[in-house]
Amino acid sequence: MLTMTNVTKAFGGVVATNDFSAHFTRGSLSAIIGPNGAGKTTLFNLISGKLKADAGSIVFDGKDITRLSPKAIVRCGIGRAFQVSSIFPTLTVAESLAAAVMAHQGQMGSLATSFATPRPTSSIKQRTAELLEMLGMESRAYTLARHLPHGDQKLLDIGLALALEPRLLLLDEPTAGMGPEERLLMMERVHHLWQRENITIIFIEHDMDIVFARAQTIRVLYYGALLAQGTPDYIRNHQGVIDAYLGTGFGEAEA
Ligand SMILES: Nc1ncnc2c1ncn2[C@@H]1O[C@H](COP(=O)(O)OP(=O)(O)OP(=O)(O)O)[C@@H](O)[C@H]1O
Repeated sequence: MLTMTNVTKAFGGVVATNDFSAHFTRGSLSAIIGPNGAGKTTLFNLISGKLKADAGSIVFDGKDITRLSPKAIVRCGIGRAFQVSSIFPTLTVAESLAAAVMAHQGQMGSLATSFATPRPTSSIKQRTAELLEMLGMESRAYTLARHLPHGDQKLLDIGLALALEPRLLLLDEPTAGMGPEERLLMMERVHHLWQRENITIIFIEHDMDIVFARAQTIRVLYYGALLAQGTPDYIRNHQGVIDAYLGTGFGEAEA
């Protein structure tokens, strides 16, 4: 599905992505972890086209997307929900989703321009209803996005990404800013979406309980390089990962 080969990106003297290679298989749910500044967000910026790699290649479903624009990459089927919510505060949940669906169906690539469309067609209404159901947000349909609790704002943000019908969804810290219970609930929803929609998800997460409970594969970044990749059990017991990131006692606490 997504193959990154020897991808490197530097900012001045800082090598944020260092000769990174990985293959993300179709239908997988995998996590990217690592200390602050390890290059996790940079990796997402490279995949989504916000940043261009200095070297290496990124191939998605057989197509080289290394040099494509963010809009072209969305059209290829890669969606992204952000660490900081990008919702429209003055729109309701249903209006926000409808705007995203309109942008997608019109292939305009920009949510802002979709407001020029006066009335949603029945296919847009139907897709909006599907998304509301998918997110479990039917009861929030007429709530202004700015009045949503933080967790639901993050969920709506994921909904906006899903409106673009991605085959690969990138989630940058889906549980950021949430309390422990809300985090678990959020990841349950993400897990449910993943199972139900049969999409491929890569998520960045700092909460190790969530990562080890939900990810099938974990990739550990350290100073921009891939330190280790494998199943939760493999990563939990990887001495290099314990030394660099997890710390001693993590495995015992989890066991
Ligand atoms: N646009 C930029 N200009 C200059 N340096 C940058 C830029 N973006 C990232 N960096 C640097 O690249 C390195 C990796 O940053 P990145 O944000 O990818 O790390 P991260 O693992 O996502 O961190 P965090 O966990 O804190 O979100 C850091 O040293 C950061 O300061």
